[in-house]
Amino acid sequence: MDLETVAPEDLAAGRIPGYDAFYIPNFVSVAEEEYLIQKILSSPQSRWKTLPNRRLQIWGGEITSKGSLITQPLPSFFTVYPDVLSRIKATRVFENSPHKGPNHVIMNEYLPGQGIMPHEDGPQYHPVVATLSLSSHAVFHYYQYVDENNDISKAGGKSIDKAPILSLLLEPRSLVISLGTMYTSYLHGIDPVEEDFVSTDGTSKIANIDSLRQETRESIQAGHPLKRGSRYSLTCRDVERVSRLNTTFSH
Ligand SMILES: O=C(O)CCC(=O)C(=O)O
Ligand SMILES: [Fe+2]
Repeated sequence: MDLETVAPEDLAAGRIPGYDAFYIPNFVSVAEEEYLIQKILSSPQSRWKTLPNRRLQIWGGEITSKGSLITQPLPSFFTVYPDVLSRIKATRVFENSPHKGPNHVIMNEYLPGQGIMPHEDGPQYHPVVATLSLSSHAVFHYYQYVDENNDISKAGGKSIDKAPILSLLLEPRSLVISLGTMYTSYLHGIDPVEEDFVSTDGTSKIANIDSLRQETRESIQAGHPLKRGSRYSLTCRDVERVSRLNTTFSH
């Protein structure tokens, strides 16, 4: 793929048939991946927020309790070299978002054995998320809520069907995009495991086997588990409302 421009055909080729989801392998090069990881790991300790089962950095500013973004510049290793931002814009999936591209990135670090519970990303964002994976793979599951009329539904909270509706293997350097109903109606999560067992059919089936590297496909076909390493995910979204608080007036 021409890394400068992601043509709409490339995006169309990454479409997961039947879903508002796209998987684009090799969205950044090996050299760019190494550079990004080095920048992430050399950032000051104060940039990290530590959660019970992962660490993260927030780029582009904090979101207020009312859901608007107090903007901060995105890091140059995201906007200049490598220019991940304009590559994401070139996919045109943010064409209808208020700022025509992501203005906010949550960069998550997962060690082997860490994951993220099924959740929704919420209404403060335009309903598109593009996620760049670095350094290790993960298996990304989409889940649906149990039918409202079903007895299993708990009062107050909605129950989640344990069987994913769709699972994708996210290889390092790939971009996954979720939009439309995948964003607004379904949840997503990553199991907290040290190795993933995936297959081309049955309950651990992944839908993007044909887009994976040959070694990965061979491992899966041979029934080998895929060992997780540390993974960095850059989840890129457009916060619809931007606070005017940070507007600076020059004199
Ligand atoms: O690491 C990922 O790919 C998913 C992260 C995620 O869902 C989030 O930050 O909201
Ligand atoms: Fe999420």
